[in-house]
Amino acid sequence: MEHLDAVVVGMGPGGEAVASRLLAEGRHVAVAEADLIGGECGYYACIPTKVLLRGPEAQREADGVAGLSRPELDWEALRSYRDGMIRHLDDSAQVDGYRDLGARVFKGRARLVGRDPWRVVVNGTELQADHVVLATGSEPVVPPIAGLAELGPDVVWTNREATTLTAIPERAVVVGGSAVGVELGQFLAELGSRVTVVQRGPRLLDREDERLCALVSEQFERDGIDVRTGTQVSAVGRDAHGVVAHLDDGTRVETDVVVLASGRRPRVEGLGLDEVGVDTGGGAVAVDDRCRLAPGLWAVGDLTGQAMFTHVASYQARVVTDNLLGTDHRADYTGVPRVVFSHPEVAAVGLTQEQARGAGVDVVASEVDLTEELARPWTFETEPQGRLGLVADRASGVLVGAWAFGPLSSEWIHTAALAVRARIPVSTLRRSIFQFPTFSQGYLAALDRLEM
Ligand SMILES: Cc1cc2nc3c(=O)[nH]c(=O)nc-3n(C[C@H](O)[C@H](O)[C@H](O)COP(=O)(O)OP(=O)(O)OC[C@H]3O[C@@H](n4cnc5c(N)ncnc54)[C@H](O)[C@@H]3O)c2cc1C
Ligand SMILES: NC(=O)c1ccc[n+]([C@@H]2O[C@H](COP(=O)([O-])OP(=O)(O)OC[C@H]3O[C@@H](n4cnc5c(N)ncnc54)[C@H](O)[C@@H]3O)[C@@H](O)[C@H]2O)c1
Repeated sequence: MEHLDAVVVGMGPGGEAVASRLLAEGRHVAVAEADLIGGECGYYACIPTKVLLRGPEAQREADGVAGLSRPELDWEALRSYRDGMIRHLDDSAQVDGYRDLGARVFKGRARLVGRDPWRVVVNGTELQADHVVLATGSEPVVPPIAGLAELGPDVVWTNREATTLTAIPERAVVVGGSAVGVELGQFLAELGSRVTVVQRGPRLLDREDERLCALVSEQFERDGIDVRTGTQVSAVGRDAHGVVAHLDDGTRVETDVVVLASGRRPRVEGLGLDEVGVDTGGGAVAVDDRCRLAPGLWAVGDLTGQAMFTHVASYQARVVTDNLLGTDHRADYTGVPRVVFSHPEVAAVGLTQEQARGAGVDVVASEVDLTEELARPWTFETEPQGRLGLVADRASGVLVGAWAFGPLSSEWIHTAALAVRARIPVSTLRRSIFQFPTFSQGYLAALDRLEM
């Protein structure tokens, strides 16, 4: 039986980062991928959503720039570029690429079958290894909606059907109003769908700061998106007008597609964890701070149930490979940025005010309307938007959280992300110099307003 240094199970961004580093360090590695090397992120999530959202974003931007008018969006051309960006759902170049780097590449579903040493079976081949790294990602939660199973994938879309769509539906009901619901809902509306977002939680993006949620809701209202909060779809069916979604507040919405955006769960099923004595209870795998499940068994990415982001999967891959290669590295999730690529972009980091209070922080907060403070929003567009909120700890004099709403906030949130992670004193931040004219200059105004 073949004995390897490591087997990587699942080749999304987490698995790819682990495999690439180990191969670069000269390790003997096998990788197993059940679907496409590149994972959910590359084909059905991050990449296609950001490509699809960019066209309507550029339209809005042009619309808002003095001297320009709204350009036409060529859906066929956008779709075709999206197809190229998702490699036409073909990973043969990646398979060849990893083989060229010296990896054993298996296209198939892998399963743990034993330990001491670790043993993995894929496509009928059994592999032995010192280390196994699990990186099998997550899958959409299908909510218990009566009649859902009877409507096929033409009507019931997960992120996969939504991101590979070929025609814009006339009407869409989006179930769930967090990151996936906001990105897909806004994109569909911008491309001409009549969109209803049904959000069980009390507000859109309900885990974020209330102020940020309110700003997103106001934007959705301006965009003509119908948002129903505090309710859920209880049943779906067909009538003479098409598909009907029945909400538990007694209302009904006619639609052409039902888009599921109601969360994701770690993909643990069929991994054989119970057979090797690792109990998951069906949920995320419980890794320690080195992302280790047992000696020689590691996990990264959405499977770990940590903040489900590609950058977290990549970070955990660094943690695992450092430890595996002999350097002690403990994961620290302080200051992970969270961005929703809506229009305008929504970004956050660290604790919300509410979470900070719950954690016993002596909270001091501030908010600035960047259009009142800065030149940049006005040089950027004629009807600008931009807000920045900070959450600080009076006792320790550092930022513990921040949120931002405005163009490119996915970029300028990183000042706060670094400040939160590195515990840079507010007094130091106040003495920083920011380029004029940028959105980042808003930090000085927001820092000045912190009463500490
Ligand atoms: C619509 C949408 C948009 C998103 N946008 C962003 C974004 O802009 N930025 C961001 O940071 N995050 C985004 N995310 C989240 C991001 O996609 C995930 O956090 C990321 O893909 C996690 O990477 P991963 O490697 O853990 O898993 P995945 O990308 O899910 O990859 C796991 C891989 O494992 C394979 N696999 C599963 N089981 C097995 C098995 N038994 N054997 C072999 N292979 C197996 C799967 O086929 C898959 O290819 C988005 C998510 C969605 C749904
Ligand atoms: N830009 C990004 O980085 C990005 C984009 C999309 C997704 N993601 C990640 O993907 C993961 C999944 O995102 P998500 O938005 O699907 O999940 P989520 O868990 O963040 O939110 C799900 C939302 O759906 C609502 N909900 C749940 N069940 C419902 C029901 N039956 N009816 C109506 N509403 C219901 C919840 O109230 C919640 O607000 C997240 O961890 C997210 O961070 C990241």
